Amino acid sequence: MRITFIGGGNMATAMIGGMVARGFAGSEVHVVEPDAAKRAELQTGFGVTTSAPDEALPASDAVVFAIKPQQFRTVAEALAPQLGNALVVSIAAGIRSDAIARWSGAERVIRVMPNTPALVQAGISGAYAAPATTDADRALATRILESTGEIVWVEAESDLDGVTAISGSGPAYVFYFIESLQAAARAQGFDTDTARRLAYQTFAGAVKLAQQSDDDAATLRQKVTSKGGTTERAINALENSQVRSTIIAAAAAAAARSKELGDELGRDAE
Ligand SMILES: NC(=O)C1=CN([C@@H]2O[C@H](COP(=O)(O)OP(=O)(O)OC[C@H]3O[C@@H](n4cnc5c(N)ncnc54)[C@H](O)[C@@H]3O)[C@@H](O)[C@H]2O)C=CC1
Ligand SMILES: O=C(O)[C@@H]1CCC=N1
Repeated sequence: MRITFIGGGNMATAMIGGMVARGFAGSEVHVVEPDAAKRAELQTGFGVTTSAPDEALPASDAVVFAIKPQQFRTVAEALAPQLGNALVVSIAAGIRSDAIARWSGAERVIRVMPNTPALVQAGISGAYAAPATTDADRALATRILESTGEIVWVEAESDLDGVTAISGSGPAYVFYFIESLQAAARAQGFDTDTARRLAYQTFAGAVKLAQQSDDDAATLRQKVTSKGGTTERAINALENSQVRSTIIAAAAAAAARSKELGDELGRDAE
């Protein structure tokens, strides 16, 4: 088995970390990456093999494109003659399977939207399999993605825009909330370390409780909120500032950007 990543940046590193922790041998994973320092880190960190983009691609069962959407076409067209019969997997935001097939010359394409908690096997990926893929292709993609966390298969490719907006970009929203809670703790006079502990454990504890509880998030929130108490004041401040509708609008903006990337970058240049 060989899985070759094209691009060894943030998201590829997170996926490779999950894969190697969950049963892929380092020798089964190859990474093509122009940055020598990143290649060295991937080799020592995960025991994978690496090469620079101007070297020949090793024969691979699957080739995972983990480069920026803006680079996709140039890199895919350059690699097309070397892809052989490999399944092509893309994690690039927005770039649609028909464009991927056209540029890479591969018909069997699976598009995936992972997220960075993959590094600690706590990711969730949305995946779409183009019609030409086989059961074996989907099984291989499932094996890769299951080693990084959960998978949601979507029937309509356009649903990946929504997945991107919620779970692809979502860790950044969560980190933004944690940053804000830490800043609030600092504003209450706590030192950096205490502020961090208060914010992180509150977040971790609340998520664990929500995952293990039969109550939904709204009920759990109500259980914290005593009538006339402190939480009520805070939640009122959030509602008055329309934080809920802002979060919904933020995710809609991300989904629109995902669609726009596909529209902008998916066309073949004249
Ligand atoms: N970072 C994230 O949370 C997520 C990112 N993605 C998608 O993953 C893709 C990569 O994003 P990141 O890892 O965040 O970006 P990144 O910038 O960290 O990684 C891209 C890597 O590609 C390398 N590269 C540049 N030219 C290359 C070439 N010709 N051949 C091989 N590698 C080349 C760069 O040196 C860099 O290490 C994007 O398309 C993004 O939409 C998808 C889900 C989540
Ligand atoms: O921000 C981005 O475009 C990528 C896709 C999802 C997360 N990061």
